[in-house]
Amino acid sequence: MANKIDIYILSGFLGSGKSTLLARLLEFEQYQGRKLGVIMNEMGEKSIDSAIVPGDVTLKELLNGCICCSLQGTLSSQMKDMADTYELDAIYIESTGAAHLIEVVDACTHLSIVHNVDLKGIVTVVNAKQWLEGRMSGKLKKLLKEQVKHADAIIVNKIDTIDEIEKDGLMEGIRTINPEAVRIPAVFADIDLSRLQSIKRKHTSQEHTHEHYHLHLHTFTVSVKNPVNRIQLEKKLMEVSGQLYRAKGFVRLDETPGLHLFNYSYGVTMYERCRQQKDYTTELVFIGENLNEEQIKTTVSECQTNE
Ligand SMILES: Nc1nc2c(ncn2[C@@H]2O[C@H](COP(=O)(O)OP(=O)(O)OP(=O)(O)O)[C@@H](O)[C@H]2O)c(=O)[nH]1
Repeated sequence: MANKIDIYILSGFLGSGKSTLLARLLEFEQYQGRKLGVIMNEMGEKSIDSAIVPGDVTLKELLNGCICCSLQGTLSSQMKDMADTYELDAIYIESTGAAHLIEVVDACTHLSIVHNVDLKGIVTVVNAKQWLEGRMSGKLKKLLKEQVKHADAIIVNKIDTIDEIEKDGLMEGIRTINPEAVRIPAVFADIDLSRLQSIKRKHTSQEHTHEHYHLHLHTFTVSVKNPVNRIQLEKKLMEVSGQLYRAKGFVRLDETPGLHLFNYSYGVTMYERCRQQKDYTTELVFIGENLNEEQIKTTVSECQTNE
C-alpha cells in the first residue's frame, strides 16, 4: 500500500454540529479529488446522520453502541476492512457525542491498522450556548471538558446563539483548557476548512490518566406514522421530564407536504425539508438522561394528527 490513509476523528457532544461540519468537509475534500470514507457511530439502532454522506463516499455505520467501549474492536476492524478494500485518501470518524476520545484514538492506532493509517487529529465541536450555560449533569460537564482537552482543533460552533462578549469569554475559557489546539469560532461550522487539513496529533495514546465514567444515556426510537404539528411538538418537548439532550429523525408535518428532517438539540428545534427522495422511515430517536420513555411516546402521539 503506497500512502497511509489520513484519519480524522470528529468529536463533540450530541447536537453540537459534527454532521454539519462533516458535510462541509466531505464536499471540500471531494472538490480536491480525494477519495473518502466515513465511519459513523450513533447511539441509536438507526442512522439518521448518514443521510448527509454522498453516495460516492464509502460509508460504514456502527450503530447501537459507542466506539469508545462496546464497539472499540469493531472500529479497528472496520477501518482495516476499508483500508484493505478501497483506495482511500482519508477516513472521517464521527463519534457519538458521549465518546471518550482516548479509547477512540487507541482503536485508530491498534496494531492491526497502525501501518495503514496516519491519525491526523481530533476535531472537537462545541455547542457555544450549551458550554456557556452549563445546564447539564456534572458527569456531562466533565466529558465535554475532556473532549476539548484532547482535541487538536476545536470548532466553537453555534456562536449565533451567544453575543460578542460571551464569545470572547468562551474562547478564552477554551484556550485555558487546551492552549495548544487550533480554536475556531463558527456558525453552522462554516470555517476555512484548510485549517483542519494541516492539524497534527499532539497527544499520544499513553495518556490513560482519566477515570472512565459513563453517562447513563438512554436512547430509544418512537415511530411517527402520522403528520405532526410542529409547534405543539416543539412546546411539549420542552416539558418532558429528565434531561433530553437530543432528538432527531424524519417526520411529516401537518402544514406542508414532504418529508422533513427533525433536529432537537439543547432546547432548539429545527425542521429541514428533505431534498433527497429516499424512502426514510418516519420515526424519532431520543437521547438523554433520566428520560421517561412512556411520557415521550405519549407526547409524540398527542402531537400527531389523524390522516
Ligand atoms: N443555530 C445554529 N444551529 C446549528 C449550527 N450548527 C448546526 N446547527 C443545527 O444543530 C442541529 C444539530 O446539528 P448536527 O450537525 O446534526 O449535530 P451533531 O453533533 O452531528 O449531532 P449528533 O450526531 O446527534 O451528535 C441541526 O439542526 C443543525 O442544523 C449553528 O452554528 N447554529
